[in-house]
Amino acid sequence: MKGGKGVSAAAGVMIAIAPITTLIATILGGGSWGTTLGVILSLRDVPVTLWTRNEQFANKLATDRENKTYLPGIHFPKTLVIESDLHKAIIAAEIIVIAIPSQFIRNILSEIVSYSNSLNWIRKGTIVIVSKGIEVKTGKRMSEVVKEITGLPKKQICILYGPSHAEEVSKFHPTAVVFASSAEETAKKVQKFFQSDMFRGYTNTDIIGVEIAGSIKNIMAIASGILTGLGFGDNAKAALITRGCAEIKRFGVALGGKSETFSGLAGIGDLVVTCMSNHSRNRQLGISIANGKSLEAISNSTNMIAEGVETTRATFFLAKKLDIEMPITTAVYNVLFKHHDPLETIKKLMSRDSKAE
Ligand SMILES: NC(=O)c1ccc[n+]([C@@H]2O[C@H](COP(=O)([O-])OP(=O)(O)OC[C@H]3O[C@@H](n4cnc5c(N)ncnc54)[C@H](O)[C@@H]3O)[C@@H](O)[C@H]2O)c1
Ligand SMILES: O=P(O)(O)OC[C@H](O)CO
Repeated sequence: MKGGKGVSAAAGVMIAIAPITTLIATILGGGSWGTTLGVILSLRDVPVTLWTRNEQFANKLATDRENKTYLPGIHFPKTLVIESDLHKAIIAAEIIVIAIPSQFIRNILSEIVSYSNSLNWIRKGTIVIVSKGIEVKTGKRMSEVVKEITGLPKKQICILYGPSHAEEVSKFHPTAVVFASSAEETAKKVQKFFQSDMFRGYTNTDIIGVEIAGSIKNIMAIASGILTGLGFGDNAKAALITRGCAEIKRFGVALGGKSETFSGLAGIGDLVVTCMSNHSRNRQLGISIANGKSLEAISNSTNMIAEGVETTRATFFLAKKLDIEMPITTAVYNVLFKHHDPLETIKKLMSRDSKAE
């Protein structure tokens, strides 16, 4: 399908598809988000390879032309290439999109940099991180992990965050996101690469703020699910979102993020959507926890990743080390990892010492 008007194979509706500068892209991760980005880019004539680590699963995607496990009902454009060999997948890529769970990114990038010819790629490519999380063993943001492993300069690293549930993006529902890079020209280049009439990007050079906002909101989404699971209503959720935003901002600013970033799409935008949406895996996990399911039982019952679990662990320890007050994060940590009763935990949170807003 060339630029101009096109028919969305996924939604079956007419959409205008803007012509773009064509760069070769590889997406690492065949979950719902990686698959969605693969579909929307290849519908716009970008040569895209979607890499998924399991050969059998890759064969199934290639045969079904659909990801029935993670994104059922969305058909792949003819041009979307599926690959399970990591080396082959990245060899020609000019843009590598990282859409694998945060805790596994270090390993996969280490494999990439071990290839003898990867240095050629590293000199010219751009890495776009879409995974939202904090690494547990180091407390690092994903851009820090990428920089540490690849040695790439900051201008070759970009973040794509914001309120963007795959289930809606893949059906071309209007979505606005943030492209963050310390180098404005990189953010602009990647913004242009992804831009279409239903997927609108804004740039931001505050990469720290964007990453912290997009990662910590998953903790708040678990808390929101717990409130829902316990039968609490809109007052409770509004309080959580507002105080959660204050907590995320306090943490993010202490780490070097800019205060205004937390009022933007990666901040309040993603916080609202994840705390309110039925699509949110983090929120669904919170509901299951409130209904008495164990973390182990939840993780055995789904292939989907709820990043907020490991990010709660990482943030709890980082906040403790840096002496930053994180009452909601601490409460979620206690429920998830210390088996504290959810209702008693909420009562404790509500009856802390009174203070000014
Ligand atoms: N789904 C969304 O709407 C959405 C939107 C924005 C950002 N994200 C972020 O994108 C990232 C990927 O999420 P998703 O929704 O595509 O995942 P998903 O839950 O749909 O699927 C999980 C994916 O992780 C892969 N995986 C599991 N263990 C792995 C390992 N050891 N090594 C490599 N891959 C492994 C699985 O194969 C699968 O592809 C997450 O960080 C998520 O927060 C998701
Ligand atoms: O389904 P969740 O909870 O992982 O959230 C997905 C996205 O981060 C929403 O923007």
